[in-house]
Amino acid sequence: MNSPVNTGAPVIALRNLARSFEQGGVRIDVLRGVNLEIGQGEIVALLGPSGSGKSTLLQAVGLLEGGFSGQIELAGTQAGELNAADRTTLRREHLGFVYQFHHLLPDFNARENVVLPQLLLDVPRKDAEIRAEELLGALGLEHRFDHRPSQLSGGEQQRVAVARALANKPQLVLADEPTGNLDEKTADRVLDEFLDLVRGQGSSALVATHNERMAARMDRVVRLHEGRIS
Ligand SMILES: Nc1ncnc2c1ncn2[C@@H]1O[C@H](COP(=O)(O)OP(=O)(O)OP(=O)(O)O)[C@@H](O)[C@H]1O
Repeated sequence: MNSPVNTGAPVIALRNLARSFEQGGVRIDVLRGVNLEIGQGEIVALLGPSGSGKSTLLQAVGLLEGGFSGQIELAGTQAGELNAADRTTLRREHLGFVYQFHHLLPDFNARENVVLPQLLLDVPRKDAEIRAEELLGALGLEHRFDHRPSQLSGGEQQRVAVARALANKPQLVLADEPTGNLDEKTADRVLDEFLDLVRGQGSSALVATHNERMAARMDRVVRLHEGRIS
């Protein structure tokens, strides 16, 4: 699958997305028919209080978990109609992920953590290293290429995670409280750098947060309330 040309179609379209969980014999309807479209290059904040289902929604869009009903169309492809292998390919080619905790590979240095997802798409190693150093450099980490995650500060770790998420120029970046683990000043800076890079490469993003101030810095804010988006 190659990256589709920008046709003006949404990068992602969710239709009537629903997810329930059973807990101790009780059914909780977390998502009750979510409809959402995100355009090319659009950065959308997904705002909602703790427990409102933001992570559940991002997991669905990330094509990592089953158990959902409704439709997810990513880059013009109906994800629900794909087998597991094609879904993995779709995810690797079009999605990037940033979580609250960095989830970097502890035994690999910063450069390697950003190189690895590119190798999965058969990017030649040399090109992948150039791209990794370019991204890490743009995030102010030019002196940290050879550092492992444990040798980096929290803000630096999260910057490497941002570089890793953007390495393959995904059409859509999914970020779940990407700065939630950082102090306010560092969080502001990392969010600015993240938004600049996403905008600079023309990707779209869906960023879950419960922070109104952060949400206000994005192009559009959608609210998750009682399992639906308003
Ligand atoms: N695997 C699961 N099994 C049972 N219940 C679950 C599961 N995953 C999530 N839930 C429930 O779904 C609801 C939404 O959880 P979710 O993590 O999506 O919320 P959130 O808005 O991301 O919250 P936070 O901001 O605290 O991360 C919660 O009530 C949670 O307990």
